Amino acid sequence: MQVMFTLVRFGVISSVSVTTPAAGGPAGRDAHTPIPVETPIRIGTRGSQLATTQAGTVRDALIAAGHPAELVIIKTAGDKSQAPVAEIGVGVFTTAIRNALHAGEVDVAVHSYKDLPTAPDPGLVIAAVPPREDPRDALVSRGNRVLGELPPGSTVGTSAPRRAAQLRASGLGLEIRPLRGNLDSRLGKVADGELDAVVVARAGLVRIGRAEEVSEAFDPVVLLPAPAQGALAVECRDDDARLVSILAELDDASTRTAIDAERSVLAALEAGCTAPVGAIAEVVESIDEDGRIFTELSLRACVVAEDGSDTVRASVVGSTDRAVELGKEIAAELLELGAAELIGTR
Ligand SMILES: NCc1[nH]cc(CCC(=O)O)c1CC(=O)O
Repeated sequence: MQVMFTLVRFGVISSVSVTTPAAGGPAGRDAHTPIPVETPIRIGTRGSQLATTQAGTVRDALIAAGHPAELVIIKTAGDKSQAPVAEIGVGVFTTAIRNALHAGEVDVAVHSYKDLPTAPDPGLVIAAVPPREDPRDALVSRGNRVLGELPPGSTVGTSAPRRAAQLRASGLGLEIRPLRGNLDSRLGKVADGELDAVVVARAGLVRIGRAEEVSEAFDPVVLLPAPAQGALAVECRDDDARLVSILAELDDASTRTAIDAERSVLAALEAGCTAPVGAIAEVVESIDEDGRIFTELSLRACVVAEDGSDTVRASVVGSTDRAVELGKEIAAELLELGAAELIGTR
């Protein structure tokens, strides 16, 4: 028997068809067999407000699709230490959650995609990349000033070498200060006067409901975001076929294509999430000679010397099914322009 119903997810209405076994068939139940209560899908997440909000959107989407789900909070190395991420190492926010997934302590992991190392984790699969939030970096400043209004010597907090390098390259004479901790404590440093401004991912502020505190959202020409910024990776064990197909419902093809291209740049440069590498890809509409509209992938990337003294940039537009290849092409172009030397610059 075919049953059609409609499910609302992330504002998109999609039809799903479910085949139920015919009554009395092999999987049929008589009146005495209790209907089994589905055990909740356990979603592993960090405990920060941002992380639980992000994982909460996945939990809510699963529940809306008829699958009970709950959050399981996991402490990561990144939560236990306030040291710069560049010192604690790659995967500080994700390794403990992935280990819980491998160990069967949780069924799903939700990560900020940009925190994931580029190397795949054997046995795990990114089963869904939900629609991306705003990928841009944002300035939150005292007095609600935009970057160009900050006088030379203004203190700007960020510990991402990519942001620090691009801010130094702006030539505004800003004092870049290290910044770690959760979003709330970062914003608190502006409110209490310790810093004149901070730069954070706008996506994080949107997700925790504080987008109105943004003084300026940077055009990627000014500040190119981190590869995969604003996107989530929803991961499960690759042998869990049932979950792989349930989670696939949450996948957004355009976001996945863009992230594949951006992370391919990072992988080909053999750089990690703390490298001064920016990349942004967008699925854009183009028109062919016959006036037909088709979609293409636009990709821009840069590598900046940490002291801001030099920047190399490259961009390309190509077929959406060549996302990974386009990323490799851009990386090769950046390397030709001297990217390896800039990544090595300290
Ligand atoms: N490295 C920490 C981190 N990982 C993901 C986000 C924000 C959300 C996102 O980029 O998707 C942040 C904070 C920040 O960069 O300001």
